[in-house]
Amino acid sequence: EEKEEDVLRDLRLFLRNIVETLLVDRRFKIFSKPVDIEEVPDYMMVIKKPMDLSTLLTNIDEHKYSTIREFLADADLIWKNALEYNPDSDPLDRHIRHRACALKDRIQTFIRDGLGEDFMSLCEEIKKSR
Ligand SMILES: O=C(C1CCC1)N1C[C@@H]2C[C@H]3C[C@@H](O)[C@@H](O)[C@]2(C1)O3
Repeated sequence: EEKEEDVLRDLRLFLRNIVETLLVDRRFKIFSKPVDIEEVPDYMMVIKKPMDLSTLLTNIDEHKYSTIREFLADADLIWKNALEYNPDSDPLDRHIRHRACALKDRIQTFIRDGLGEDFMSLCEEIKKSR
């Protein structure tokens, strides 16, 4: 039978594939690294939990996610933070929000296409048992 560690390894492989695909998508280059605090000194005052694609990948490798739900909580921060920090009607903010919405939809499609319900609930069950 599939051992719990095999399920968690499958989860990491699935999540790594998602993040690596996002990292090579030119639309999402602005999300690939942490916002530069030198360049944006007030960023940490506005955004309580910064997140980016490179950090997401490091978290996967550090076994920080044992369920899809935990991964999505961080992945969704990337586009939510972008919408929050860039709310204005000027063209640059609009461009960033457009990319944020594209990222949101792309992540959702990965999850819907990539996973059966049972794999998601299997990971949740393993987490409960620990
Ligand atoms: O929110 C972001 C990133 C875009 C998605 C994440 N930033 C905040 C700054 C405002 C805007 C213009 C530049 O000042 C640049 O530094 C940032 C980076 O874009």
